Amino acid sequence: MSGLIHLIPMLARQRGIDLDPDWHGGLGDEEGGLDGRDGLRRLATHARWPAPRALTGRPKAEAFPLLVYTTALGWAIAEQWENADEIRIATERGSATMGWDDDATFFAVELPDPVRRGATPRAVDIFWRAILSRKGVLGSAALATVVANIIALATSLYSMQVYDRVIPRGNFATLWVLTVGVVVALAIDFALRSVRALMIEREAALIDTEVSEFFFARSQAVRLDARPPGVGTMASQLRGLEQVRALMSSGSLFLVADLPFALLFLLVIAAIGGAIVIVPLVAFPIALLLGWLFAWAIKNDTDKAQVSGNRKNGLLVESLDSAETVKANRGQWQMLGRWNRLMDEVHHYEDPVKRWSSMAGTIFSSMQQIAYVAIIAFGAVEVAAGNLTMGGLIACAIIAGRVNGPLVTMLPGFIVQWGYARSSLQALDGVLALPMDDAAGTISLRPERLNGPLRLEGVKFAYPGTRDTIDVPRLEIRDGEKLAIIGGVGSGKSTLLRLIAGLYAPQDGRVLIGGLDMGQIATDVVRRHIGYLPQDFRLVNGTLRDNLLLGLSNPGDDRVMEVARQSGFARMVAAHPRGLDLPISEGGRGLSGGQRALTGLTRMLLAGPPMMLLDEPSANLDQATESAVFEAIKEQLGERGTMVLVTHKLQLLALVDRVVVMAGGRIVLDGTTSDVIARLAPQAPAQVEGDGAPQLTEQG
Ligand SMILES: Nc1ncnc2c1ncn2[C@@H]1O[C@H](COP(=O)(O)OP(=O)(O)OP(=O)(O)O)[C@@H](O)[C@H]1O
Repeated sequence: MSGLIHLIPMLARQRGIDLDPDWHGGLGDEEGGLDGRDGLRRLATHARWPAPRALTGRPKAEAFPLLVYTTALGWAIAEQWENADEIRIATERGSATMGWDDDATFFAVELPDPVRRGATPRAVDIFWRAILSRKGVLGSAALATVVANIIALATSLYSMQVYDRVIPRGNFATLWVLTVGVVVALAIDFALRSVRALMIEREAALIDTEVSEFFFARSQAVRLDARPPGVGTMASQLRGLEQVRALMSSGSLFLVADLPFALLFLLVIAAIGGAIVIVPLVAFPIALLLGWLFAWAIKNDTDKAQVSGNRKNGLLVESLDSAETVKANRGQWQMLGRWNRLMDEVHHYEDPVKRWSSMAGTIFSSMQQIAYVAIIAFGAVEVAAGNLTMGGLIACAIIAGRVNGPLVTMLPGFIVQWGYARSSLQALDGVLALPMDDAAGTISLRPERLNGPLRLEGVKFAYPGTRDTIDVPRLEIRDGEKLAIIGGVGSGKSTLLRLIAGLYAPQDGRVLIGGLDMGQIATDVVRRHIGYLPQDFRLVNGTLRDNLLLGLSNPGDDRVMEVARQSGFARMVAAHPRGLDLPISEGGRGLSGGQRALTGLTRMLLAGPPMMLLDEPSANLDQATESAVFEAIKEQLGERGTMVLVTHKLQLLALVDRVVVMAGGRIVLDGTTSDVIARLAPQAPAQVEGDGAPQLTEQG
């Protein structure tokens, strides 16, 4: 098989695309010769994809991941720039770097995405697709199961021969032969079962990587305005994957694989013991029926225990994240109260599941013993009547034990696990149903440039469960404009900015950029054009450098420090012995509020988008740093760059030539800076804060 056959699914996973298991239409190396530079084109033709585009020049950071071909390395996935001259690549053998040279050809491939194309997929389908794409190994595992089960019959037949032929005649030569035979059979059985377990474990790990990558990418693609309010709860929903995985890789899954062999065993009992087969024939369906009833009985409780468990985890994340606020306000008792109530709720639903499970265990074990007694009693009558030999009876009892044994030991646990896995799948379905950035059915346009004004037409937006937060019939922001949005607390400034950024989709109306509907433009193209700095710029775990360059190609430390000097960030870097390698812990702890904001601003300058949307960027900055940063922004944007600034600070209005005033989600004033200030002055006396920054109050 060509590397491409393996690389394409890797590429698809990196892009959060779920390929069909038969995406390549059975095309292998032998038929297509996919190894050469031309292999990708042949593959695309065969799979009926749009022709791959070979990129010219240096690929931009936003274009990654791409496929790359070099004469020396063959095919690989180009993941991102490592530095100015090297690119990080992934091959079947792992990660590596390659130098940037002219021999490398980069290809942008448009992969079909059944997930986005069609209706919302179900979580279980994602698992099935991953499982079915491994038909070969599953086939071998099934074969191992068949052979192992047939060999298992050997022990019962051994007992039969010993009782019928060896003991009555004292024939020890036969005993040795039989014993050696059965020991060999058992050794093969042991080897096959171990190999089967290893194979399934390995495949389960691969399936797990594939599926969890899909769900992680999918959870990241959820539109910001559609995210459920509880981050911790959503995280727990995603953790449900682990329950499904635990079920897949647990030994109890073999129960399902072995179940069909129950029929084979029944046939063997019928062949040896004749009418005795009635006993397992009656007991087996009863056991299955009981199992089904048991699964049905715990269904509601596992669902509810799962929901409460997710909320419990949500509370845990929230309490740890907001420890400062909780402690400062002596809120620990309140949090503890909520925690205990949720624990009670979890126990309330989990306890019946445990009770049912132990009851099922007891019932199954009693049933097995009753079945054993019934076989021996019925068998004794048959032996006495001469219809069955002693050995036959013992063989039948052993085989019947093999049918019922796994049910007794594993079924109750399996059903509970299945109950939780099923609830987890439902929770994952909930995540899959959330709208994504590049929604299904919309065409992703990829214009080279997004020139032209940004327009809002009849835009209405409301957060879930609220009335219209934003109602803007018309707003146009022309290229090169420097605009400020001001207004009282909660007047909708940040929400409007996120709508302009394309992070939120309006429920009514359209946001157009350069005449194109923002919802139809590929998200990465929009992100490249519009830089957005949120009010609360969060840092992620890693180093300061990682955070500064998040989503950007590394332009080299010289360039980073040059920009850092302009923004005033360099002083902070210089003050720390580890400089750009300063470790940042989860949630951006380790930096002050102002330093975090400055990191965001410096990153914005490094990204250098033509349009910058800044939400109260300098609320935490001192006067000198604020001036330095805005000087750098002004210089970088120049005449042609656009800036939209949300602020409460009146002195920043000197930086803009147009001001929009918001109140209650509506634009109540829009004009040149001097006009708006003049009109506001008599109505809104500026409040002066400690640092001397005048603040606007809301206009009615
Ligand atoms: N995630 C959310 N879910 C529900 N309602 C929200 C959410 N975020 C904001 N709101 C509500 O939307 C309204 C506008 O909020 P927004 O953050 O846009 O105001 P703002 O003008 O930026 O305020 P501030 O000056 O305090 O930053 C507020 O009434 C707020 O309660």
